[in-house]
Amino acid sequence: MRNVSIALLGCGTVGKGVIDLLAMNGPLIEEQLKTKITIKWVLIRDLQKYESMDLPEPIMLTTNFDDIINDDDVEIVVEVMGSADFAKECIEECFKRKKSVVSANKDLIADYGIPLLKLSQEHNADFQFEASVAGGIPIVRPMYSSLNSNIIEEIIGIMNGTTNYILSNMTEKGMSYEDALEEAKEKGYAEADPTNDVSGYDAARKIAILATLGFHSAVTFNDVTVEGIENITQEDIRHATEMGYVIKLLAIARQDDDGISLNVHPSFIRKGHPLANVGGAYNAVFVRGNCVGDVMMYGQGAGSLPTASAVVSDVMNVILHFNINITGQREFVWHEVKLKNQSSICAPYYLRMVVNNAPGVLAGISRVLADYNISIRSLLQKDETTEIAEIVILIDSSSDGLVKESLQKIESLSCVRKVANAIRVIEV
Ligand SMILES: NC(=O)C1=CN([C@@H]2O[C@H](COP(=O)(O)OP(=O)(O)OC[C@H]3O[C@@H](n4cnc5c(N)ncnc54)[C@H](OP(=O)(O)O)[C@@H]3O)[C@@H](O)[C@H]2O)C=CC1
Ligand SMILES: N[C@@H](CC=O)C(=O)O
Repeated sequence: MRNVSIALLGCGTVGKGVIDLLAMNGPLIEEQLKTKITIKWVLIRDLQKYESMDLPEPIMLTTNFDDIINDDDVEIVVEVMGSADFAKECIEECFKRKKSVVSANKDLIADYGIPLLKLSQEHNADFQFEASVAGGIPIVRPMYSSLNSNIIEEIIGIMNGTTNYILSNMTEKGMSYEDALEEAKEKGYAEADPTNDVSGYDAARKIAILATLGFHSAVTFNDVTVEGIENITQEDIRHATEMGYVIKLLAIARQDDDGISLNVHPSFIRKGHPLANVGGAYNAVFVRGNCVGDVMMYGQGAGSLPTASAVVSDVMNVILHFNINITGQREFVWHEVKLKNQSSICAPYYLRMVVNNAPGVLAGISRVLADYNISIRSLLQKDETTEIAEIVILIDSSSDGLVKESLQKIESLSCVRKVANAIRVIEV
């Protein structure tokens, strides 16, 4: 039987998952590929930290990337370190030496995916990155192959397991934000720096990757307007529940004749909508194509084995391409990116305001909204016994620009202490 030697760069949550998966499913994989996959090297930073780890034969640990790049036996390098600069250098070096690469590194791919794809093609190497979006869910390959007969109009989804885990636990168990984040870290869902998760940057990178492939446009992370979940409080969650909604961090990419819009933000979605029922670290991605209509994919978006499932399937895909002697690569064509003006994007909004508990406050706020032609859909007024009260308003669909201007005006009213939150309602 043919043997293909691979090397892992990194041995954390995902790297360890790859080792475990190959140990568990090796026989099935060998049967399908008529090829044995052997992990020859694992690149780590600190030998002491990993020397007590029980690694299957014949894995060798190294702290020196040269051991891997100079080993002609190694045909595929699996990059599961994270971060951008060092990982990019390693991947470029692999392509130059005609080694194919599988990576789960969305930080890198969202910024340098296209130049790296081009470099891999120049050197006749393969580059696969299924795990970079939504962990174990097959979405990257479907986006550029199974759905490529369509004009993709919309991609919308829950693409970050950590924030979904936090919001689900805050909603269902009344857990605090901090405790839920701690649990997400322990379970291996969160990034090394969880700021990337909670601030929405991780989801922004994923939507940039999917939009690039789906819209054939070279968008990057910087084209995404991002807001995280740091400002979501138990009050917002309670109000959402009372009004028949749940709060989810959504990544949304849309394209029409006016251009492309890319947003990540906490969103109100109606209970009963399929996305509202995506709990824990699960992810779900909706894609709307002009011919296929709506397609939804659901599964584990983070974690050791689910992510390793996507990584190893990429390795198998590379090997299948070896065996029929093609790289599986094609010349992608990218359209010029035309971004929509963010302030023209329209949606209904949930607004929570802390105000003085005095007569006339609501009338004042309503007058400002009316001045901007914004109509109130529903209203909750919490009559506190103290001197402070809370007003919760759902407004009808209005443009981002108008909502921002009206909120500034409302905040300047002497009876309004602060606009505590403004969250888009997504009606999909
Ligand atoms: N965790 C998940 O659920 C998912 C993760 N991903 C992506 O997969 C990648 C890996 O994630 P994950 O396994 O969770 O991360 P971890 O932080 O758990 O593991 C990263 C590993 O890479 C090692 N590493 C980092 N820098 C270097 C370096 N310069 N040289 C050698 N080794 C290095 C770390 O070593 P050390 O132990 O010394 O820190 C650690 O072993 C990231 O790009 C992440 O975004 C994608 C989908 C899901
Ligand atoms: N930190 C990420 C891991 C997978 O991409 C997440 O929480 O989704």
